[in-house]
Amino acid sequence: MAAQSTLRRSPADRFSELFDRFYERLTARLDTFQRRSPLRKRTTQLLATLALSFTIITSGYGGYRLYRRRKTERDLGRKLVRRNSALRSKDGSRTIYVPYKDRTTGVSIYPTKNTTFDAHRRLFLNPPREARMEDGVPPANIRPGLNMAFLYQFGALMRIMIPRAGSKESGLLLTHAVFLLLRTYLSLVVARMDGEIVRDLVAGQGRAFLLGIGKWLSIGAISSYTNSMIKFLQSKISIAFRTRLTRYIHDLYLNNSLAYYKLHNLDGGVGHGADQFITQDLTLFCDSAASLYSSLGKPLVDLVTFNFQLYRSLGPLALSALLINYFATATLLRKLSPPFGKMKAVEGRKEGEFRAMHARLIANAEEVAFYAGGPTEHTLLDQGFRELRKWMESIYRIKVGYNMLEDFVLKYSWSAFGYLITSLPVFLPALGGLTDSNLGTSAANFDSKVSAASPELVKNSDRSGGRMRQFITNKRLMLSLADAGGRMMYSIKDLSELAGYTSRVYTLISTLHRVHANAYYPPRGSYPDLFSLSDVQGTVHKGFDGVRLENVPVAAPSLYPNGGEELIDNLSFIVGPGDHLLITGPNGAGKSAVARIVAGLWPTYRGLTSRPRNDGQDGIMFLPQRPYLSPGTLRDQVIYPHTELDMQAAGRRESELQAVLEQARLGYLPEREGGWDTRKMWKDVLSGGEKQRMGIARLLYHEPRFAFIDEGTSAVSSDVEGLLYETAKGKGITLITISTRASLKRYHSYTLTLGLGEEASEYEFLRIGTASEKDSVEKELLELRERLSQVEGWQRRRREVEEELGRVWISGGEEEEGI
Ligand SMILES: Nc1ncnc2c1ncn2[C@@H]1O[C@H](COP(=O)(O)OP(=O)(O)OP(=O)(O)O)[C@@H](O)[C@H]1O
Repeated sequence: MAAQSTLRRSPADRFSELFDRFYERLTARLDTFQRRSPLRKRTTQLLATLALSFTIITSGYGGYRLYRRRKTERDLGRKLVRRNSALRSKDGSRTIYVPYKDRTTGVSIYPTKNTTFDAHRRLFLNPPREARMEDGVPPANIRPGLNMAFLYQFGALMRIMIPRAGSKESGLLLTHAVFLLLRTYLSLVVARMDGEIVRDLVAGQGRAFLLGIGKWLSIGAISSYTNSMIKFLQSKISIAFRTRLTRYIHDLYLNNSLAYYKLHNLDGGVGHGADQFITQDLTLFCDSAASLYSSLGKPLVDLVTFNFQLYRSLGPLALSALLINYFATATLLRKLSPPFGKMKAVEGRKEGEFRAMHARLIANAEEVAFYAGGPTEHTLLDQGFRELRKWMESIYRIKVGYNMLEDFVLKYSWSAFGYLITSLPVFLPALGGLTDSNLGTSAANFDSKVSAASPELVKNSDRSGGRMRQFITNKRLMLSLADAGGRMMYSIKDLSELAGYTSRVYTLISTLHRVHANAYYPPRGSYPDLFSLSDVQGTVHKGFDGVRLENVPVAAPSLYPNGGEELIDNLSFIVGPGDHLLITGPNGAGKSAVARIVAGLWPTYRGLTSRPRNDGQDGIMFLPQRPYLSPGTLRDQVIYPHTELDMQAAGRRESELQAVLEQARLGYLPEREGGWDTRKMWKDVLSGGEKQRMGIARLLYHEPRFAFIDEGTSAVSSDVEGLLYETAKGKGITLITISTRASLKRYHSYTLTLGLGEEASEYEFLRIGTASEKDSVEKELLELRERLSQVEGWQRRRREVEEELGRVWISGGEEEEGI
């Protein structure tokens, strides 16, 4: 009855009773504490109040500080994100602010150390003989496929992807492996539980059956979590690999060795450029490597565990048969599989070429539109796509036969084989290992109550239940095994595709290392071609207060390992501070080539090139023939190649920028374009002359000691041109101008005339205003006068020809009769 009355009370009553009891206990404890305390009640209350107030005030203040800090971070982050900028630390690392959820977060990027590149160079430039890569350089010799070369290349890339045993990637791989093992274990549990549920169902054990279903569902929940974690970790691994590789490649691609220029202008090892390699091939490689880890790792673990389980229940014969089956299937598929690796590598190259065609059209849209060259570009693009399509179709055709074979072998012949194996205990109990004792242990889980009630019945049901359970378990094991084995075999194809991607990424990195280390050697047993990259013998001296070339041949380079074409035999000149130089000569004489040699884009094949150490302020600056406008704000255009942070670090102000724009006659731009923070496609917004004046503005902003201006004012009106030159000279900039306009002589003290002589390979270096320069001008004038004197003769001849023609043709354009 007491129990019933407790049951009838409402939950609220029970809760208040519980509360009362605790409250009484607490007050009793406090009273005891009060009695024992040496302090009086009022003092205790005062102290408690003070402690409480102190806690409230400090936590309130702490909360306020936290809020302020978060707000400042958020504002600063937003500002930095908006301005697309980053913080630079002393160790060379950069912190970039990126939007993350509703706030911004800083990502620190550490540059790859030069010692790391040095250590890796051996891996990418000197592969061991066993890797069979025929010297490793040039990488065009690498044949993608499942071979030693693939293993070597993959190992080399792994050194970048997982730099240390304790790196983040190792942790991810380990966690992934734990989840893979867990999934295999869960598959085993599921196989056993499947057998038990069917056994209970057949034996009519209702409670055990329901319990089994409950267990099944809970295991299902854990399995689902495991599976989704496996997918998640796979993506994490892929992105982690990609991050490592991309940063490594960017560090090699965009450093002082100018690999982004040399890669397609001088080296040619990666064809038209690195964009397709960095954007698409790298992604495919990382995805493929990460998915292979789980698609190979799991079935491998599965195979070992399931085989062991089957060995325990089916005996050694079954295991030997299974192993022979795997071996035979793998050999067959490997022998008959087409070269997927090579096919993927070629596909990547063709995709890259097609993409480059589109990129080229976008970059030159205006020029193409003026020429109305749309139809021609259309034909070219269609042609590019047709080649890609043809290749893809041939791959698909090859795949049909292989997929058929793969499907038949892995699905149907394997399941037939599975039935044979599971039937072993039935037809060959002695060989199959399914003995009575075995059955006895396997049936031990039977309900003990039933066995106690009727021993005879139990013996029979034990036998049939055990056999049933054993068969179901074995069948499920066989299915899982077939699945695991099948996945292993399918992975052969994935593996060869991975070999293709690996070869592409390895080729890119080894070519970048080659450019970085300047590792160009002639093919074994031969001499290098004249003016090839393996024939560079000159010296570049950085740290000279001026520009000097001493016996430097100017040669237009060819792609490695071919030799270039000589334009000027031995060029020598020197420009000191204040010696403004004008380089002139006909088109194609090699004027810009001189700037390329001084800038280090083209090699100094022989002789000595001296130049200032730094680029930009207090160093040297080059204004190229084609003006370049960067993506970004108006401010970024003026201060390029600086970023806003560099500008702040240099203590420069916006007012200075305005002054610089005024000097370059572009003072109206900030107002016209809506301020310094305006972002536009500046390439399309500014006119030809404005673009050139923007280049001059950059020059005036950076104030270098020396500046090469390559046709930098050809689109600027001549009055403004003069002003720009005088302003630049007024700022102490020594100008080296490349131009065909003789009028620019008046702003310079020296001229270097290229393209003279019969073969246009001679030059003349003269000081303007000296006797020899006057001589040279007079010589030129004399030549012109001589030519002018011939004009009268030419005119006379022209009149004679016209008269003769007039006799033959009548005025209407018809021929005279009879002729
Ligand atoms: N990247 C390159 N690779 C190979 N040859 C090149 C390359 N760039 C230019 N050349 C060749 O080098 C020669 C000199 O080129 P350069 O640009 O120096 O001529 P230039 O005298 O400045 O002519 P222009 O007055 O037309 O600007 C040309 O014949 C050109 O075809």
